Amino acid sequence: MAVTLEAASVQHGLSQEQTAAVTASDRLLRVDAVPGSGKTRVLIARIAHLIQERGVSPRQILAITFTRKAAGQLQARIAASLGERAASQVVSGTFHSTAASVLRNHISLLPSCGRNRRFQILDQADSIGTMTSILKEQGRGPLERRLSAGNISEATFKAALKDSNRQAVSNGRILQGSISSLKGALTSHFGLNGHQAIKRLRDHSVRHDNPSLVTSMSEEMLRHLAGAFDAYNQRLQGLNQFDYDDLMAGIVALLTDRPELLARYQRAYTHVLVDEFQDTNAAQYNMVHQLVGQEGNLFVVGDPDQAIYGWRGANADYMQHMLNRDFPGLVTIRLRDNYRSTPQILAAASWSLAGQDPTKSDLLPFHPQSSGGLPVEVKAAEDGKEEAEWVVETIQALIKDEGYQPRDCAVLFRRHMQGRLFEQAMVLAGLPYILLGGEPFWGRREVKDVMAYLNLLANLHNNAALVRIINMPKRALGDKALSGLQSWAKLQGKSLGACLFGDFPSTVPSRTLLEESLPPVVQLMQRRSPDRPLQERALMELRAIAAEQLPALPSAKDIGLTPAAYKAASEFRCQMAVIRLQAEICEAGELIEVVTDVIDLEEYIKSGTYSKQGDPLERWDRVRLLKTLVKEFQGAGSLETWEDETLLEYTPEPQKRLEGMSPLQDFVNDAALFSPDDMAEKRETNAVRLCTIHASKGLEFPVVFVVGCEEGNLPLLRGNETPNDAEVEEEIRCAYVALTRAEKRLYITHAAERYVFGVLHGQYPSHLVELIEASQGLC
Ligand SMILES: Nc1ncnc2c1ncn2[C@@H]1O[C@H](COP(=O)(O)OP(=O)(O)OP(=O)(O)O)[C@@H](O)[C@H]1O
Repeated sequence: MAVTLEAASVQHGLSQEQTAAVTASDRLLRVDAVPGSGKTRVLIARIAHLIQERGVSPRQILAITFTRKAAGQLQARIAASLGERAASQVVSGTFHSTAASVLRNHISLLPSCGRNRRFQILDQADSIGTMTSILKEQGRGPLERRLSAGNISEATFKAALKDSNRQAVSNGRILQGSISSLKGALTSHFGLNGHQAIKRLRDHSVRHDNPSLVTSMSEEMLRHLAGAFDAYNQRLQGLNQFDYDDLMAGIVALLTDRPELLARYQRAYTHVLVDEFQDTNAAQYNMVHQLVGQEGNLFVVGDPDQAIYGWRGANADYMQHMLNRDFPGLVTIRLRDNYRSTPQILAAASWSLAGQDPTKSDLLPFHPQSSGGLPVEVKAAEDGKEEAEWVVETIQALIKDEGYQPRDCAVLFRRHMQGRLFEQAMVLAGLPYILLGGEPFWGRREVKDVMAYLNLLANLHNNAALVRIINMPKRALGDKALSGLQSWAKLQGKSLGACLFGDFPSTVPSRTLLEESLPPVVQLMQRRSPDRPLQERALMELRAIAAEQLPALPSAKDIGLTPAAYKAASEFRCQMAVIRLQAEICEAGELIEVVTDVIDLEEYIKSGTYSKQGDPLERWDRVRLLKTLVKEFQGAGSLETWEDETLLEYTPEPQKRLEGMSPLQDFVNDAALFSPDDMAEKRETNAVRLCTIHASKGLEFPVVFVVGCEEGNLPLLRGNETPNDAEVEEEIRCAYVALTRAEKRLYITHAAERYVFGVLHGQYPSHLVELIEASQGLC
């Protein structure tokens, strides 16, 4: 088929070098591109080109992006250029969402993972939470035994328990991180216990002379890790849950163990395109390698100089070297034109990356596409406070004198905690701002709490969700009551959810019966009547039905509760039962309203009882935004694209929605796949962006302040450890990412002293400052 270069470049506004990448006829292509060279534009134009010029069916295209947000943008831009129909047929998603879809369809072919197709997905915070609660339980058991044997007093027990819980919180994060690294380093960990997993990795490290996590640990630490690995995996398996590492290991194992399935996927998705390829880890690379196979088409885009996720297992080596090894004939196209920044900004960025005059290094040069521009400005401040004030004053001057808007400006810092001083300065100056990337929408406490209710409704055995909300809002079910309840559940050999709620609501009337028997109440609840007294009456009536249907609770003494806690537990059961009755009859979006109504969350948040920190109105706004997201999700539907006809023989019941999966379960699973980099904040707000460098990746701003450019801070030195070369290089790349976000104006600031964890430290300018000044001809 004739390839119309001009048509492609005109339609997508492509340059000559971009057009060459978009229209290249090679089967295996790697686009190695500098920042601001239009990688996203090229990827989208390539998809359009494949469909329009090469006659590839949109259904044969699998596009993998780094975040859900990027996948959404990709869909929107394909829709704009090729129409909604084509856009909806192209399969796009992140590595995790793609893996989850494949696993859900074919999980029965991977019995070693011990899950069924209704598995739930734990996001990173919940994975850490699970590890922490295991450690808390492990710490509590021996203490309880000593207390009941009369070896320690109640007061000693309480103090020791507090201590043990505190340790569990810090160790939970560390251990989950180690388990994640261990899983990430193995091709598949399913069917292995902790000792076997460690041994396998150790043998591999020795054989390949490649130091890894396990080679640097003492025997005692390894024993500890092996035990935690087993307890954590057993817990997840028992609850039919996967963490992110399991998803990737699962798909790799599935495609490896089932060549016939792999062959079908290879035939179904003949064109695989991957964005931000420099950030892939072992399992992700493996997945791409398998899917493309010997005959598939591969198009990867990335920039090894922007690889900043080594700390979570990513390795630019896959892009730079492994592709050559595994895909003979791979063709590399380089994009060097930068459309974003002034020549001065690009000079600053390339000097800091090269560590010297870049013309004397082997760094590939930028080709700036703009001319003019002002030199990069460096500000030396006395301390952190003065630095923040100077940034705010400069932004105010840029707005007043040069017509910039607050939204044009971004303040980028290496560490999240640096944002606080800037927030304060912005508040004092009355300058609107939003904090990006610090605490992502999905990590917000109120969002997590409401999601925990939904998670529990989707799976009443989900202990992490139950523990999270049993005392939210406060209902006299604190730590002590919870531990009493958990001991009771343990004695029963069931999950706490099963003990509290029994089989409810399978024992209650079906939806139809409910609607028939209680039409006024149900209709009222469904319409979400604004009439408060009427709603309260409806709730009371539902409560009465729920109370009737719930299995009886043993006496307070039998379940280890005080009378007050027993009353609270009974009330909690009733509230959950009311919500679960409603879950039978309303959409997932409405269910959030039911949850918030039944627990009266609006009042709880707005009264300030929920939290003394943060703005209660903003918290409530986020809960409302969550409702919108659920409603949007209901309109979307993401799994069916994978249920391609050629694959149906592997799905016993080819339905739009998988058997047994309610819309609610679909939603809670999908929500777990949002990465911390996916921000649901309103992007159009006219406010200054305060942002960690990691969260700024892929973004661009007319005016950028890169702050805190001091030795040990940017590049960052963690603790007192001596960093290895790879860590130092990654930190330099981090600074490079920050500098290359700027379009027109770039400011670098550093302070002579600043508080770090409450202690005032003298600071030295980062060596990058000198390089940046040299790049501007100032030295
Ligand atoms: N051919 C072009 N002509 C004019 N502007 C372009 C062209 N290609 C890209 N741009 C613009 O250049 C800017 C950078 O593009 P984009 O954000 O896609 O770059 P990128 O390669 O993904 O950058 P980074 O890796 O730094 O995130 C955008 O504002 C984009 O609209």
